[in-house]
Amino acid sequence: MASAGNLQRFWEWGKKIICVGRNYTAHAAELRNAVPSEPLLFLKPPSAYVREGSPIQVPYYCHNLHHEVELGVVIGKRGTAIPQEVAMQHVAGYALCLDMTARDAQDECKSKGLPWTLAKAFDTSCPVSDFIPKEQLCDPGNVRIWLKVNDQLRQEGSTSQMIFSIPYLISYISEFITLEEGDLILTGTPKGVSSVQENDELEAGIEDILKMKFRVVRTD
Ligand SMILES: CC(=O)CC(=O)C(=O)O
Ligand SMILES: [Mg+2]
Repeated sequence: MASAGNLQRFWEWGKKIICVGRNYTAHAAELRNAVPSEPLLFLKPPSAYVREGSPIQVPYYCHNLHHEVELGVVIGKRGTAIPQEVAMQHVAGYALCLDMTARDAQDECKSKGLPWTLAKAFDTSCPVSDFIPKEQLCDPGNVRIWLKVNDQLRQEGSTSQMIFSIPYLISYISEFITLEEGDLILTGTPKGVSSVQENDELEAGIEDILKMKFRVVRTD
């Protein structure tokens, strides 16, 4: 049961998943996207969560599913228009997350000027690790995150490469969307995104603090 102060299983709280796009210059460049002058935001529903032991499902309309490894920030205290100076007081902890993206659907939405919902918010589009209490990640602004597909390293980057820092993101987002206990912010992906196929095994980690594994399945 979700209860205040116990965010160990934050994914069961049914709260918002707020994602930041193009927050690493090298990733914006690899997809030939402009570097944003302010954070680019989109949402996933809580039904996007999937935990280790269950697979990532490729949506039937997708033929180019990409992995994006990201540091997730778990909110522990409600706030609106949070000043940057106190933003970290609203953080309960962290999680390693994948922002699974139907890149073909996203390209089509982009070309038609449509929202990215079907590209980003489908069931199992947010694989998530165990909760990492704040005290275990001393410097979230400088940790190495990585992802392997079938044991081959595809993504590796440091959160120090983010364009917009975690305090800036919390402050910026909370100007428009009240942040609540159990909300999760996905802070963007470093370079190296690539396609995954049915039966691939994805392994991702934060330094040697935590690792998680997921298998990809097609259901159509
Ligand atoms: C181009 C994207 O899909 C943006 C995104 O999600 C990111 O992490 O960057
Ligand atoms: Mg992303």
